[in-house]
Amino acid sequence: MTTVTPSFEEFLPEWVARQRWYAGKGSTPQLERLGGLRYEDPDGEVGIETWFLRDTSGPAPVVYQVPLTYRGSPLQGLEKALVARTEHAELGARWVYDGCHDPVGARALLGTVLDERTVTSDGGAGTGRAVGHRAQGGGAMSPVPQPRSSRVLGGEQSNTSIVFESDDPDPAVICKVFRVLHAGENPDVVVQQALAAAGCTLVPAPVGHLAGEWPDADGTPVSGHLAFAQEFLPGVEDAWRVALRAAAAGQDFSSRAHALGAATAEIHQILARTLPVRAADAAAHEELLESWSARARTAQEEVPQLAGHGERIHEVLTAGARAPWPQLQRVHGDYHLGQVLDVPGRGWVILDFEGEPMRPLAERSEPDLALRDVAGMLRSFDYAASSAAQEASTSAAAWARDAREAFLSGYAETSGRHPREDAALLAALELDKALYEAVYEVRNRPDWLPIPLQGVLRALGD
Ligand SMILES: Nc1ncnc2c1ncn2[C@@H]1O[C@H](COP(=O)(O)OP(=O)(O)O)[C@@H](O)[C@H]1O
Ligand SMILES: O=P(O)(O)O[C@H]1O[C@H](CO)[C@@H](O[C@H]2O[C@H](CO)[C@@H](O)[C@H](O)[C@H]2O)[C@H](O)[C@H]1O
Repeated sequence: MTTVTPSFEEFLPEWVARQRWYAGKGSTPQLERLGGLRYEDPDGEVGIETWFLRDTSGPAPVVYQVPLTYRGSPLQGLEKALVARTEHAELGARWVYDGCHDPVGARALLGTVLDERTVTSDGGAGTGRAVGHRAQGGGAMSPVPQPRSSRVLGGEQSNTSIVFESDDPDPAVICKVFRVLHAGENPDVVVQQALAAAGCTLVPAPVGHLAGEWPDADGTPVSGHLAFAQEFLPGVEDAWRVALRAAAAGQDFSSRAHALGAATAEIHQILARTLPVRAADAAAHEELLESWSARARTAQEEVPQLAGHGERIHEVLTAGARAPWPQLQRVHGDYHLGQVLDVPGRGWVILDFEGEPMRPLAERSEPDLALRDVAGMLRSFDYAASSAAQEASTSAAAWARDAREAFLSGYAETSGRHPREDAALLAALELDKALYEAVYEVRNRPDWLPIPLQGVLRALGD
């Protein structure tokens, strides 16, 4: 590989540290290149690569997917996506951009999926391979219109989503580029494709995905998903923002929450029918109790305010683990108001089945308790109420109570069983979620910590 000045080793760590998707907030990345991919620009002008980078600065090494483009002159409008201005030994001045923001880089990625092309190593150190796959079956988007332009979605995201707009009235496409790479199937791809294949319109129509091979953090070759493309539903705010406004204004959210409960139960019914299930035998109870307890330990280590609550946390989790459970099945896994859209004329659409980003991927692909999702959404109504109360200094407790009850009865009417019939299990799952959230907030948004802490205390009955 020809040298560039300044070198990648010099400019990448500082740039990676500033990215929203960088998981090691506050630390300086210790990056090492494990491999890469080279895409072709049909016009032969822009260099398009993806780098697989290992970061060893945190407690456990993390592998990132970092798409980059190289240009011989700056591209107007792309100033914020400039990674570095370098000097290439043979080619002269080079502008290095974040490949997701560069329209040529973005097009190459989507084109690989749509044309089911194979992309191979970029010839630099390490290996890499990627293959595009179109979504199959009745629910898939077909045909996919030619994209006219692309832009990266802003906002609080763990991954990077690129929106491709076409000429009206053709549908737009969103392609999510997974940033932290995990070996194995990504549930976002598998679960949404299974739902759509069953004719379910509660998820966006899938377009296709990019499967890849790269060296894992320990150097072992692994495979998994690199990106997932689906129908984009334009002009719809996610329900978090809608709920926040409603909570602040004291506007009733019950009928929407009721419909969301029903949609959630319908998703669960389809997943139980179409993907593997598992009997909730003694081993399953043990495993989940162990995972709840491990999470509780992490939370107590990282969140000093939880000191002194260990015993009561253990009691609530154990009561949930000892209660009878329904069979285990695939679930959403990180269900909250930011993951659902109330689409005019269509109703609720559910996004992002990737599960909790802080949980190992293999665990997230296992059959789980459907009530985990119910607990997640109940917590989210509390989040919206507490957040609205912080901003407007009003009490939104009644708003949250009504939304929570309406969600539960909508769920019960469709599923045939009221979640409150499993009260001990639901309480343990709400506590487990609040503990997860406390860790998430300490690591990502410390100002938000009081919200899940309040949830923990309530779940403990304090
Ligand atoms: N198909 C879609 N249509 C419209 N908006 C979407 C779609 N997919 C994602 N979004 C928007 O992007 C946000 C982040 O997407 P998400 O899949 O949750 O990414 P992440 O896993 O990085 O959190 C969502 O909250 C939603 O606002
Ligand atoms: O990035 P993801 O959407 O997959 O999820 C992570 O980030 C969420 C925050 O953006 C976090 O959700 C928590 O905050 C939400 C408000 O911003 C709230 O609606 C959720 O109820 C609360 O859990 C989520 O836990 C985390 O995994």
